[in-house]
Amino acid sequence: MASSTTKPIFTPPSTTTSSSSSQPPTRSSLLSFLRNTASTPISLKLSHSHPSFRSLSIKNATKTIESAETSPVSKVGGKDTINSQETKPTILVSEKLGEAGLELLRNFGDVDCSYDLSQEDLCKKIASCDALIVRSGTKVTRQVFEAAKGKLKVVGRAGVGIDNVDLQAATEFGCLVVNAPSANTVAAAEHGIALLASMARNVAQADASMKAGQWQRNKHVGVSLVGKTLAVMGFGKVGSEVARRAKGLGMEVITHDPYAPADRARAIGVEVVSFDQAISTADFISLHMPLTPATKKVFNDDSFAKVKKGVRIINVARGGVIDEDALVRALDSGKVAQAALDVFTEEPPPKDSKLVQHERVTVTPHLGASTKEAQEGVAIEIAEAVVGALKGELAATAVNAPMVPAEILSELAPYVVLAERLGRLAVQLVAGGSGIKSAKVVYKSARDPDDLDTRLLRAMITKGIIEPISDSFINLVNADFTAKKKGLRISEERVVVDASPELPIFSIQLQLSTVDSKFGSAVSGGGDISIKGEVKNGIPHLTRVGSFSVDVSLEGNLILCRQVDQPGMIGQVGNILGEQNVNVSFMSVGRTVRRRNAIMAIGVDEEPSLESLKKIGEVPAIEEFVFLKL
Ligand SMILES: NC(=O)c1ccc[n+]([C@@H]2O[C@H](COP(=O)([O-])OP(=O)(O)OC[C@H]3O[C@@H](n4cnc5c(N)ncnc54)[C@H](O)[C@@H]3O)[C@@H](O)[C@H]2O)c1
Ligand SMILES: O=C(O)[C@H](O)COP(=O)(O)O
Repeated sequence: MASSTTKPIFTPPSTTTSSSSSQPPTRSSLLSFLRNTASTPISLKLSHSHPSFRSLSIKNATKTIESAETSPVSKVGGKDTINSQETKPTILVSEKLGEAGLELLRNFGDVDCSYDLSQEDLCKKIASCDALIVRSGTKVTRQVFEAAKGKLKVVGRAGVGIDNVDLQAATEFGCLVVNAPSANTVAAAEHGIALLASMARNVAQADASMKAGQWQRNKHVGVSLVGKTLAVMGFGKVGSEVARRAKGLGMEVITHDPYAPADRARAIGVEVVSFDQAISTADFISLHMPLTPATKKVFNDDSFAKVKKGVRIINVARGGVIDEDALVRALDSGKVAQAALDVFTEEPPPKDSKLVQHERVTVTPHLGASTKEAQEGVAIEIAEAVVGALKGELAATAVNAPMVPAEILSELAPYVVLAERLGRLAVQLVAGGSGIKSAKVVYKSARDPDDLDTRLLRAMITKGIIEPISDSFINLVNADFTAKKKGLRISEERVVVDASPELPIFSIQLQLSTVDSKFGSAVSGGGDISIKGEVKNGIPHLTRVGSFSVDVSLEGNLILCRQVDQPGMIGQVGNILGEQNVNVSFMSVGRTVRRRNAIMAIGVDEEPSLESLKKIGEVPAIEEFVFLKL
């Protein structure tokens, strides 16, 4: 492949003055990323006539000019922006939330506490809401996301379990889901222990019989806990706290959790065993796994057949992990001696539920998280997460988006901008009618590839490629989903280079394969449209177009020209633009061979008129050019 040289030629004073666009991208420039929401999917096929696809090109002898339309390419910071100085976001709270959390929310937005809404009323209200906060009682279904019509940006689950939120639909609609995963852990664990002990000693049954005027000391003889084996099913936050407390009560504790590290369990004297081993050796089984397709009805006739006769079961996880009819059968047969249940498949369960009415079953109405302390904690945790998300920050408790720690985020900030701009540029270089099927991103970095989290960058490249040519809004939540849906395959390669390890990334190269380009010089030796960028002093720069090295900061708009390398070119083009009062912000020329082909990259603050672009195209030495909007 021919090598090229770079000669930065003209840097007008405007680049050195501190206009907002020439500042290094900051964390705030990333904030809008999560604000955008998805909309109608359209094909990725490029069309000359798409209104968002603004570019002009003159190619070789034909020098046809495609008309520039007026709609803005970038949707970031558009009408969906939430800025407390403009409009306050509306936050719907559909279930009771602790006062401290409500206070935090009220300081940020308009809070509508409407409890016990029917699904229909929720769907009506949601269209005007930016955020929705729920507990386990509200079903956030696909219809809710559809009814939101793209307005809903975040769903906050004030608690752990997100089985009442349709995550797939949330992701498709670009709606972030956050939860409050830790504030109610102890409350749930304490409730599990309360149920374990009260079940073993028939506290609820004895209480009910005394209130009915009876004194039945022989009927309510219980069983002891000390020395008994407790199987903790799911060794996560709640499960491990239950295990700790049960050890304190003198119980032998075993656990089954396919994903929990065994050394964490071993550290507190808990053995990790298989599912069958756990349920067949335990005297008590306490459930602490999430409800997922894999755990749904995992306690069924088959598993009850394997349990030790007389086992006692506690469930403060989710009702759906037990086949409730099978549990009734196991209780009736005596295989299961007792059950203590805080959660049910249907909540509230039907009044005539055999399970609830069973005399050897102790029930509570989903009270696991219901302590004053936990509710205040959860309310604050979710309010902070929702406000953060509405401000556009990446949430630490995001359920359907990658969590990017704040320090990584601020380090990646300028690269995030570079990634999106490369995407935007590359797609504008594609000839109308071509369909983009695959993009390859090559990150060069001095760091170990494992230390480079590129999810955010990939999402921004996707955003840059898709948004200019479709009506889709892309954010971190739906970027991968949208790319897949549009048939765009994005592959990534990390190349270790000898550069400063201080910088997370040395360069980002974007290649679009199997497409024609309206600017032939952007096609590399390998036949792909290929552009490359670097961050210099915090500013994203375009450093390569096809086989040509250039160096132009990626701000404002860009004109790329291929011309015969000869004196006077810069002056000619500069004059044409100057006559139209178009300010040139940066210029760079790259060439492969002296006095042959050269590429001129010209950054312009204003959008040149069609007339001036036409004049540029008429300069005899210019063989092709393209006007690109960032
Ligand atoms: N009753 C309540 O009010 C209440 C309160 C808090 C939490 N919960 C429920 O308790 C459960 C646990 O909450 P958490 O905060 O500990 O969650 P967590 O995510 O910290 O822990 C869940 C654990 O379950 C494990 N797991 C997943 N699939 C499993 C399987 N097939 N078998 C065994 N283990 C499996 C996971 O690896 C994880 O370690 C959730 O269902 C949550 O909704 C209920
Ligand atoms: O998953 C949870 O956090 C608990 O089930 C608590 O649910 P709740 O907020 O409806 O009490």
